[in-house]
Amino acid sequence: MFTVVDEAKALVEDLKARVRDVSGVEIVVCPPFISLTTVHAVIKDSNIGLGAQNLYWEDKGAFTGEVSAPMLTSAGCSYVIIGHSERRTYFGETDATVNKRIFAALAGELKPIVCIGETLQEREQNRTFEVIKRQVKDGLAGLSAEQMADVVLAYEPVWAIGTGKTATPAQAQEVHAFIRKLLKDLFGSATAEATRIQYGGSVKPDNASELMNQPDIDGALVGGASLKADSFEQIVKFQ
Ligand SMILES: O=C[C@H](O)COP(=O)(O)O
Repeated sequence: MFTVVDEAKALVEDLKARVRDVSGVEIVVCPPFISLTTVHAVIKDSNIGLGAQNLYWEDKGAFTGEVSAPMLTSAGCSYVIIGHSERRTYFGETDATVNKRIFAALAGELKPIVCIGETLQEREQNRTFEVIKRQVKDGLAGLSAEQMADVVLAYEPVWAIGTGKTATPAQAQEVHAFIRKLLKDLFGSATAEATRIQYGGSVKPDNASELMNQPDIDGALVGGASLKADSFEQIVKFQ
């Protein structure tokens, strides 16, 4: 919940100019709902894609305050974040509702970016892998390997989000490798290899390279550092 409409517009205009020559990296911005159409008008012919931060699983109806997949695609979205830890912590999101949202996104031709990750307490109780396994199995329940082609996963240890504490590259890689193994068991090797697994949690220009150069880290879900065009640019251009 950062940026009013004018701020989002100015930010994406600045970003667009900075990354216009970038190729080989898929860049997506996910502003608040209120700014989607304005941001889309800025980036529609650029190398930046558009996503939303949540959606509801019904297409339409008496669900005041909710936003559906058809609404998001009509605003220019091709991606939607689902199950962010803040949605889980503050707004009652569960693996079951994550699952419903994923199906709604796919039915609406949106690519879901599905967030998973353990809390500090769960890590300290050595429950990281148990929690990740449950979130992956229950969140992705019922999906086919074909549907998985449009699903992105984002591992975001809750203790690293917005805290300045980043998982070490080794800690992140360990969990990413575990997630890929789970995907292999659930959907087969080809799907496991092809699925993009992003890391999120205090990704900054000075740690992006070492994180993204890990073998099972395929990209970043950037929060705070995406709110300044120059730091987001540096992350996009990591070496
Ligand atoms: O929404 C973004 C992710 O939760 C990461 O946020 P952060 O980069 O500010 O830690």
